[in-house]
Amino acid sequence: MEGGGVDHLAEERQKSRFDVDEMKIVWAGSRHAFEVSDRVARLVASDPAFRKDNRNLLSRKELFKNTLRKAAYAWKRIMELRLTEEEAAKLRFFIDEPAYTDLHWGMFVPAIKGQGTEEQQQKWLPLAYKMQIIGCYAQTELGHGSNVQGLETTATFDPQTDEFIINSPTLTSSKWWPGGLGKVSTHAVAYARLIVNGQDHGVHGFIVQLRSLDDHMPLPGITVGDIGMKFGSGAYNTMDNGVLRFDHVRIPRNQMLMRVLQVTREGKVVQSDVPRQLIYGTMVYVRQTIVSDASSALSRAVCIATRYSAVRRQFGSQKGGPETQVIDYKTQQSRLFPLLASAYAFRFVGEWLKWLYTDVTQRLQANDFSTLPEAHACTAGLKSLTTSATADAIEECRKLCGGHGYLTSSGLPELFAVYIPACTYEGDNTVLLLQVARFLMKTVSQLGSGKQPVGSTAYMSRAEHLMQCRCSAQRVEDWLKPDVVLEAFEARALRMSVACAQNLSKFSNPEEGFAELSADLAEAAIAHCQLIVVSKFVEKLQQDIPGQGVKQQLQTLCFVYSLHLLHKHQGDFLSTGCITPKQASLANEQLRSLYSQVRPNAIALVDAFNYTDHYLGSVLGRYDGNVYPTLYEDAWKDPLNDSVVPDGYHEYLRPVLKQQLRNARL
Ligand SMILES: CC/C=C\C/C=C\C/C=C\CCCC(=O)SCCNC(=O)CCNC(=O)[C@H](O)C(C)(C)COP(=O)(O)OP(=O)(O)OC[C@H]1O[C@@H](n2cnc3c(N)ncnc32)[C@H](O)[C@@H]1OP(=O)(O)O
Ligand SMILES: Cc1cc2nc3c(=O)[nH]c(=O)nc-3n(C[C@H](O)[C@H](O)[C@H](O)COP(=O)(O)OP(=O)(O)OC[C@H]3O[C@@H](n4cnc5c(N)ncnc54)[C@H](O)[C@@H]3O)c2cc1C
Repeated sequence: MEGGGVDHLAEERQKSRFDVDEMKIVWAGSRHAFEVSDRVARLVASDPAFRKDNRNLLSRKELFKNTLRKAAYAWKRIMELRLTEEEAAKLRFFIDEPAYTDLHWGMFVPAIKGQGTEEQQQKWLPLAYKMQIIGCYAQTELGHGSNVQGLETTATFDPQTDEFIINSPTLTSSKWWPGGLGKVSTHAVAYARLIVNGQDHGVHGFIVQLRSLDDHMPLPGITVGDIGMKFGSGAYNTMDNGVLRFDHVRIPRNQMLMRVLQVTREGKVVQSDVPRQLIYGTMVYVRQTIVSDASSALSRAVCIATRYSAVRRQFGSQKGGPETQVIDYKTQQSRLFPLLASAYAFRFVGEWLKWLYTDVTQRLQANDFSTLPEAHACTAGLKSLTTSATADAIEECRKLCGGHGYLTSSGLPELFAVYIPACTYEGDNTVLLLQVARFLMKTVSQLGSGKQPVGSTAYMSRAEHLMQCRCSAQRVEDWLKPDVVLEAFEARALRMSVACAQNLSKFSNPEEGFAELSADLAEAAIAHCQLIVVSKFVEKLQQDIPGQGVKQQLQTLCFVYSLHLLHKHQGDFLSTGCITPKQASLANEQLRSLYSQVRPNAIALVDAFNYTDHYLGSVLGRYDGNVYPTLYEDAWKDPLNDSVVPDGYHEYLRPVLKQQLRNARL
């Protein structure tokens, strides 16, 4: 994507055997999406106001102020250029700096849309769209995050004044973590226990104003601030994750989000026909976006590691010739190429999940709630699977880059520090897997009852076959048959779920059984989610994909993804009897051969992500591969090199050296 000087990776690019421009469109999702993304990425990269190479040198206060400046400037550009919602979202994405705007647009607005009545939406959304108010999503408390029904903040209806009194009764009820809360938000959707006539109606969302719109001071009864520094020096510290306490703060009754449950003027609690679980709807939405974000973060790390692996040479020089590119080592390929394949796999499963979410939203609008449990299980499971894999992969990419990967200028340490909380926020990954396991156990318990499993569990309708089938792979090539691979994954997932269900049935108290078997249940959930990713990749390949060699590359990556999982989880496949040791060994042989097919195309496959050097933010991942001169020049720019003799020499170094000299003379 970059123009300019000598391309050190040109030879690599010539090796590729497919149409990279067409692959860019597949990656983006459509030609339109590609054009928007490409245009906005260039806009951000070419604007010095969005430079980010100085972030690590700023103090927390400077860093935060810098983020406020960028967010304000971005908003100005969005207005001036009259960007569409899609373009504005892309602009925020390429600015690549966690900010309060993520939560305003990503959670506050969706919470009002999903849980507010028509009237409430009409009142609040225009204010939020124009950023006349800025909002956050204040659910988690000091004492409870995962256990949402354990939240302690109360919203007590006062029929005398037609208001709710929002209160933080204990220290542990302090809101803790919400992004954008600490220093910016004027409003919050705050989650609190609804108390009417002394009766507790569970947790609901309330729009609460926190700060004055005149001078930004907290309103009476509100105590609010930042929770302090987080992992890494720059990284997520651009975000003001906050603490918030309410001291009997009064809000009008109509500021309770009332799509699911209404409280009337008389204090009557009326349940609408919308299911209670819709209160959790914003989390379903955000989990779905997090899956797409995983493919972005993963592809970024893989792009850096792949380009650098082609630049870096160690050992193997023949007759004074060049040494071996580290990308040619089979071990490097076996660590790197599955990650490359995973980036594509997560992209496609993310696309599918977006479709699923859109479908369930349309159904909800038509009062069809039947697919909500499926949407919850898929978003929870895939959020867990893709973020865990991506966090591990970023660290693996750092190691794949050897020592230089540990330099901030590689871009990998900051990417890791920013990314890893994705395994925790929007639902701890283990807690989410257990939600999937509950869904699976329910589905298994209904097999044979006449209720056909649908959607992501449709494969369970072939339980009789999948419980006893034997894998037909007899030769290496058989592992390139989608049906063979899919059946192995289906059989493994079903057998693991059924084994859990059988073990659960031995407990007289199902909840006790669930707790005791939770580690096995989480593994069964992972097997099910991996099956979803594999099957959505296979489905993608059934589409018409234009461009010379593009489909062929995707087929190769699909099998790399599937067979590396099969290799990694051999224990599951073997112990459930889904494959034999011989078949496992054939699959591994096929995998090795696939790596050789990926090798000449590797650079082009990461070029297809179409990342600017600005977005990548990595000396090692530069498009032109001109790594060493840039690393060398950059080192001299470090403030420590401003002076040849460091500050502190006279106070702390010279006396030590002189002392040693004196001792030596004695
Ligand atoms: C565009 C960019 C967008 C945003 C920016 C992106 C990133 C920014 C960075 C950070 C943002 C992070 C924000 C946050 O972290 S917000 C806080 C998120 N918190 C959580 O995720 C908490 C996790 N806990 C839960 O989700 C749940 O409470 C629970 C673990 C599922 C609760 O379990 P349990 O106590 O068993 O459940 P109940 O509450 O009793 O409900 C049972 C019943 O409901 C079903 N259920 C649960 N969750 C959902 C859901 N989300 N949707 C639909 N249905 C749900 C559950 O299956 C069960 O159903 P039954 O049929 O079995 O009764
Ligand atoms: C960077 C960041 C941004 C955030 N932004 C927001 C925000 O904007 N708004 C907001 O409301 N919240 C936000 N959060 C909070 C976040 O949603 C919670 O931290 C998250 O849901 C995890 O909950 P917890 O902290 O209570 O973890 P805990 O539940 O305390 O987890 C601790 C450990 O216990 C385990 N565990 C817990 N329950 C179970 C169980 N039932 N079975 C087995 N194991 C279990 C977990 O697996 C984990 O290992 C943010 C958090 C972070 C880190």
